[in-house]
Amino acid sequence: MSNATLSHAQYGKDNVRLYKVQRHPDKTQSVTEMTVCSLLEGDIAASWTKADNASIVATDTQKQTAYVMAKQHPVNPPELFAAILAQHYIDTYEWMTKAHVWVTVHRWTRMEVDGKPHPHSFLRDGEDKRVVECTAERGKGISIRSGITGLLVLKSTGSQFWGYHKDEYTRLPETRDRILSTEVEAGWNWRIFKTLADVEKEQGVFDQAWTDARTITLETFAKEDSPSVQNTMYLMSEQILAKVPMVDSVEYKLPNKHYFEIDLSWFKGLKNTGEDAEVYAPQSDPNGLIQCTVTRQGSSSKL
Ligand SMILES: O=c1[nH]c(=O)c2[nH]c(=O)[nH]c2[nH]1
Repeated sequence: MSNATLSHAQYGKDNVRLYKVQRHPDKTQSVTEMTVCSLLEGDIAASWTKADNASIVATDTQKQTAYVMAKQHPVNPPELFAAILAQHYIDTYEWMTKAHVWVTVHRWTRMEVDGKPHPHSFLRDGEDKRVVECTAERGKGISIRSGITGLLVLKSTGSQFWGYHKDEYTRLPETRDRILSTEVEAGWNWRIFKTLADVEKEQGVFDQAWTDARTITLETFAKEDSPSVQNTMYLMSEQILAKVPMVDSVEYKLPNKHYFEIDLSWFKGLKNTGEDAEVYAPQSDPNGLIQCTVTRQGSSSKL
């Protein structure tokens, strides 16, 4: 006998891609494309430790369930769909204690053709994704984290970085004018929902919060004369907390995608540094990585 114990186990189906069309009475159509992951936890250890699969809801069954739930229920807002799917698992399988459902929504924005919204044609107008992470836990409720990933932004001025700690390892010169570029990963945690009915009742808040968070992120990035990525992300988080009362905490994870000046003075004395800098070298790596969580006082939203 070994003295090993299975201290954590969860399993499910990842990267389930699905698409749903809505055909409206006026002959227009709307579409949603998403990628879904479901992961289950509960009294399932025997599958790992005793080769007994009796408690295992096959990952293929989880894929089929995602399709059936998408057929039978709304897929929008994605927070509601994630909650419906997660709650389904703990309602249907009494030995499952927790269901995690992650949804990634891919942009299909309606085309404008001849100056009018087209009834059934769409374009991918950005690689940023709307994401949802939902956990339904038996006896506890439903936790939801909404977010944005992959929103790539750059400003060519209006960013500074100076006043930082300096010692013998420091080489970075201070700057009052630099390029700032990042790929935004933002998340906001909703206060715990007691039941699925609670999520259904509040479903109107999710699309508005996503629109507000995206707008706040873009407008703050553009408008602020940024003293640091740190300060900029804090201002974004504060505004989201102020705008969305049901959100308890906001998280940002921002890579600092550097653009280096290139000294071209070796070529006929070309001036390409400081105020004369025009041609830069974008860096793939390494990158800064700046993260924060900003919490409303006295709240907790994670299961
Ligand atoms: O906004 C910034 N924050 C930092 O912590 C940092 N460090 C660095 O080298 N450049 C920057 N920029």
